[in-house]
Amino acid sequence: MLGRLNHIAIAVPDLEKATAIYRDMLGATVSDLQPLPEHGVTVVFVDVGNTKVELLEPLGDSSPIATFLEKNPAGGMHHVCHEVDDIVSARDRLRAAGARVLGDGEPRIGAHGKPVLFLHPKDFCGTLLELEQA
Ligand SMILES: CC[C@@H](C(=O)O)C(=O)SCCNC(=O)CCNC(=O)[C@H](O)C(C)(C)COP(=O)(O)OP(=O)(O)OC[C@H]1O[C@@H](n2cnc3c(N)ncnc32)[C@H](O)[C@@H]1OP(=O)(O)O
Ligand SMILES: [Co+2]
Repeated sequence: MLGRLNHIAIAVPDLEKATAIYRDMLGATVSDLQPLPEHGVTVVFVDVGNTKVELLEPLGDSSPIATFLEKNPAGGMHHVCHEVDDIVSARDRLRAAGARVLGDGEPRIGAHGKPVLFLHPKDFCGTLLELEQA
């Protein structure tokens, strides 16, 4: 089921500062800011060749990462995104195995214009998993 690692996401309190760290201190190429109000975040992507780092900050007053940042005010690892060949069949298989799919369970278009889903961290070794249609 699991394909390549599409991105590792780091939630940050200040996306401009985090972008400067990756661009200026680490010498990485960082994309432009991408506001995604439907996801309640603004993101940038750091392309490191074999995968990406997604830096995300809250957008709006009901961001799903707000509580995470209250608990981790300096920021921290937020989720891991794997690609899957068929996100709907992957969802159905995981549900049948007892995993919790977050939200209404329907794939939504993510930052790469592909359908994404999230799986509850308590079902996956304390790690929030995102699936993205390859
Ligand atoms: C940019 C678009 C897209 C992409 O294309 O890449 C994105 O990545 S959007 C990213 C932002 N969107 C999401 O994260 C959506 C899915 N997330 C959620 O629905 C919620 O964040 C959550 C996972 C349900 C948690 O919500 P929260 O308000 O924090 O609820 P709780 O505080 O009750 O948390 C429950 C439980 O889970 C632990 N938790 C929370 N977040 C994480 C995390 N990122 N990793 C690991 N564990 C997490 C939290 O600590 C609670 O545990 P206990 O305290 O032990 O109960
Ligand atoms: Co993501």
